Amino acid sequence: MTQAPLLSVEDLRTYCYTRAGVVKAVDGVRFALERGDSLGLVGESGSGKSMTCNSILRLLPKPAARTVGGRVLWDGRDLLTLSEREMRRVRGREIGMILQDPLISLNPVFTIANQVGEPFRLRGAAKGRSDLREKVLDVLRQVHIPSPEARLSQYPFEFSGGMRQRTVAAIALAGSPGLLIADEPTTSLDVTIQDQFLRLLRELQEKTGMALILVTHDLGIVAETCNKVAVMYAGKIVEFGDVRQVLTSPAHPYTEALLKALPVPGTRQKRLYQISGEPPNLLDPPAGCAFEPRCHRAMQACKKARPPIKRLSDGRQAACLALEAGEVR
Ligand SMILES: Nc1ncnc2c1ncn2[C@@H]1O[C@H](COP(=O)(O)OP(=O)(O)OP(=O)(O)O)[C@@H](O)[C@H]1O
Repeated sequence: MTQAPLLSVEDLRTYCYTRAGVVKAVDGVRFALERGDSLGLVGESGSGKSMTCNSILRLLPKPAARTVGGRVLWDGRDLLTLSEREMRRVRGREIGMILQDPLISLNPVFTIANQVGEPFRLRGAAKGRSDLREKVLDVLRQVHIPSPEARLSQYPFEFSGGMRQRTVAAIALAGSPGLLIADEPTTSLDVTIQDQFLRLLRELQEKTGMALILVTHDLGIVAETCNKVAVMYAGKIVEFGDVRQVLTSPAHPYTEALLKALPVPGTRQKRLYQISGEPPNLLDPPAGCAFEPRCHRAMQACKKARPPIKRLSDGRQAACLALEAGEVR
């Protein structure tokens, strides 16, 4: 008997209801993760990466956005059918999260000890005050906060940006999650601190075996941090597969274009390749493949219907008619 995946997202649909009309921000997303997997979720701004994560966590902006279909299977349950109370238990304990700006996740009026201790208290994981203190110190050490004893009574404003994000990671870890969702966790950090933080995520993942979903614009970060990648375009995953496979020989023309737009390390390119054209207006998306107007492989048939995502012979998945017609690869 094959085991069910750790997380299985099936045909997820989340729409935003705006004055100008309905935006299909997440439009039939499906993927599965196993224990220990780290998935890089990439794509241009507005492609639906954050909305996908927020739909899984059920943290959508209300009343603007609503999940209207699909399933999010986690540990035998569909998260979309849980009560708000049950969902609060899942968030922070079973599924941890790290957002772009650590200040949003940290409470300015509570000490670091109090905030990092909260998940231990919630799940009754500490036997008394001194055990709780030891557990908080231990998790602060795991995220490499220097002199953690001296930091316990401090407040978030006394920490640097990198230390704040480490504290958010410590809070997530304190819940002992099976999955960590990190939505552009390094965007607010300096480049050198970014590297350290990503190294920390990898290290924690190796140690705990938790799975990771990492949202980023940066394919270089994905190459270094993840073993799987999902490329999103206009609310859909257009390519999904093993990182090495997808990044060394992309199947979808959009993935190919994203890779071409990457700066080459060690060179000083004056002008980076830019993907021509604009992402589609999601209020009025094209009837056919959403990438067709920008695609150098587009065929007449691409204008007619959005291609479904299909498994290719090498195991990865991609949504492209040119692939099916043998035009690509
Ligand atoms: N609160 C909101 N109200 C209306 N529409 C929204 C709202 N939040 C997001 N959207 C729309 O949903 C779509 C997907 O947004 P999302 O934030 O998921 O994109 P993203 O890929 O994470 O982009 P970025 O990389 O810029 O964070 C966008 O077209 C956006 O305009």
